[in-house]
Amino acid sequence: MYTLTSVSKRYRRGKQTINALDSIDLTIDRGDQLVVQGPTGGGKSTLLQLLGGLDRPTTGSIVLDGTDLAKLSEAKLTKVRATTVGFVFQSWNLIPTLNARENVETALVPLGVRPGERRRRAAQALESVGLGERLTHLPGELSGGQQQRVAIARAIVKEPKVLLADEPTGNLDEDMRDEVMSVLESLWRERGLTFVMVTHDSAIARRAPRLAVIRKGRIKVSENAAA
Ligand SMILES: Nc1ncnc2c1ncn2[C@@H]1O[C@H](COP(=O)(O)OP(=O)(O)OP(=O)(O)O)[C@@H](O)[C@H]1O
Repeated sequence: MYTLTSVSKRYRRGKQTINALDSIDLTIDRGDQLVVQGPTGGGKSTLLQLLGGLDRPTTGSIVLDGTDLAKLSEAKLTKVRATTVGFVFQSWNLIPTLNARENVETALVPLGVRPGERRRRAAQALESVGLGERLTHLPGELSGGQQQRVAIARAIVKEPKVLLADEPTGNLDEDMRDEVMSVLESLWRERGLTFVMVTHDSAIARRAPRLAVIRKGRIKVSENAAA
């Protein structure tokens, strides 16, 4: 699914150059779950952004199903983001004036899906994250865990092959963390998604089938046979 070869990402700030990722090699198979951990500033979010085509590497290639994302035009990269990759972030960024279903529908607008079909698919996606009874609630009328589940429904409604999550439970207390994690886990299993998640939660990392630790732009991957 993904093959990363000698991927580096450098940022310039004034005279200073920051090596956010330093010559990384990584493969991620279709249907894999990879959990990413590491100290702050190590390069985790940078990796996720490159996997999702939100940014390009300075050098190296990121091949997703035969296409090198590093070489795509901005228009083609936008298409990959809209069709193939779902993102979930720490802050769920829902539009406060739109209800749950309308927020989910926003992911289908760029794909040209007709309004009736959008409503149907958004309702289905909300159903699949356990929010079938909350379609017309505004974000302010939902708990933090429920709002994050709306954001997850928005990420999966386009039926992406890849789901990328950057500290999806970072803003939640313990109960809601479990609720959001079990939704993500079951979507991963049921839909055969390729799932990459950055988390500081070591309990989640212990359960992960594959764990990547990124430190100072370098990556180490270990398999967990018990998971
Ligand atoms: N747009 C940018 N411009 C300049 N430097 C950046 C930019 N984005 C990230 N960096 C730097 O690149 C390095 C890696 O950042 P990144 O956000 O990937 O780390 P992280 O592991 O996700 O950290 P955290 O756990 O704090 O989110 C850091 O030193 C950061 O300051």
